[in-house]
Amino acid sequence: MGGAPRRGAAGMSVSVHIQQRLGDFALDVAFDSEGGVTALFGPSGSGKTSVINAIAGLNKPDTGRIHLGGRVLYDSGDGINVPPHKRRIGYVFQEPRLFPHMSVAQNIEYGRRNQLYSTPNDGGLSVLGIAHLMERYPRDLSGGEAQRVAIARALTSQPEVLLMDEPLAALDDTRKAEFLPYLQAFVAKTSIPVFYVSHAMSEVAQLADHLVVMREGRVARSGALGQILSDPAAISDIGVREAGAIVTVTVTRANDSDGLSALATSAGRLFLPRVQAEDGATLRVRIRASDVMLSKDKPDGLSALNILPCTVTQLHEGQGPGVAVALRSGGDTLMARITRRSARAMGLRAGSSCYAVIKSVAVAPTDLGLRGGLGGGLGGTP
Ligand SMILES: Nc1ncnc2c1ncn2[C@@H]1O[C@H](COP(=O)(O)OP(=O)(O)OP(=O)(O)O)[C@@H](O)[C@H]1O
Repeated sequence: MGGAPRRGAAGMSVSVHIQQRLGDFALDVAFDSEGGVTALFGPSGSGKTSVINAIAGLNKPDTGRIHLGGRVLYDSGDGINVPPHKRRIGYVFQEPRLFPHMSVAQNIEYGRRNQLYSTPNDGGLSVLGIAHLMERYPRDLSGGEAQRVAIARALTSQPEVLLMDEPLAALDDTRKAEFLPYLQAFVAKTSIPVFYVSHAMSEVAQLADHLVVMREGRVARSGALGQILSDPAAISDIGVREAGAIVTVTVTRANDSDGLSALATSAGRLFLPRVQAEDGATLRVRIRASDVMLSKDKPDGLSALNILPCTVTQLHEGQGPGVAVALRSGGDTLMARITRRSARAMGLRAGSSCYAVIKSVAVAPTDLGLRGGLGGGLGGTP
């Protein structure tokens, strides 16, 4: 995915190849990831939690292996099954699960008490913004604050991998919006590989480096997030409404006039509803395929502000009347979903030149992800 900075965790490879029967459900999963944030994405019941429970050692697969960096956590062939407390894993659940009778400081201290190891790295703790919450009790925390404390507590055991199972699922939209910038800053900073379970593509697109798409206990797709999201053939696994590429942008003027921000892409300028980021910050922007129109000629007199020159790389026809058009735009990839009829009328084929037209207000704050640097985040009103 374009120029997104690599983090320290990249290179801590993770390999999960497991089979397990759970009642009527058959889990048969194989994927490898280079570390960073690996998202497990899929509908309810597709097996995401079962996979991270196997990594945590809470589920014992029937067969297979789980490797984390150079460590073998489980290998049925060699009879290796490291017990959960020796796996050095931090787990953040949907609910913060803090002890109600302990202050924030005591909750965190509880995590630290079991600490067997020490590393000089704070693991990303400093960006969680919890210093002023230490004396409070869980009942006096918002849902988002409690989740920030839950992450801090998971970090104090110096985990080698952090498992997050839908940490936003129990938050309402306001709390989600409040918590997400912290989560983004955390994953941008931490050097610990993170497994992030979610059925919400907007979260995954903001946070993940590697995407594992789960379906009915199996891996439908696994690969770099940007590559999968911009692959028209992946639409059937991602969902038509969610499909769309991620573009890496640099903020040129965060506070441009009339509530917009000016952003530079490799192919030209984008204007989006104001982003809460510094000038010069690097962000990732998800542009849904259904929000991109195509024109053979450069449009003139159009209300849309964002017009990027593109070359068609691939057309992918689905079952219905739509066609997904993969586009190269400078160094970035875009995707447009238009009707077959339009594609035919425009004579589009691989190699065709055209213009992508993106409506500014179509890109919501939840389509923006923080990349590199701290102190930025989401914002703006669509
Ligand atoms: N111990 C078990 N015994 C029987 N069935 C199980 C067991 N654990 C999980 N399952 C079944 O395995 C399937 C996958 O569950 P899992 O929780 O891994 O899915 P998920 O993708 O995380 O879903 P959700 O988002 O709803 O949590 C479900 O049908 C579930 O009922």
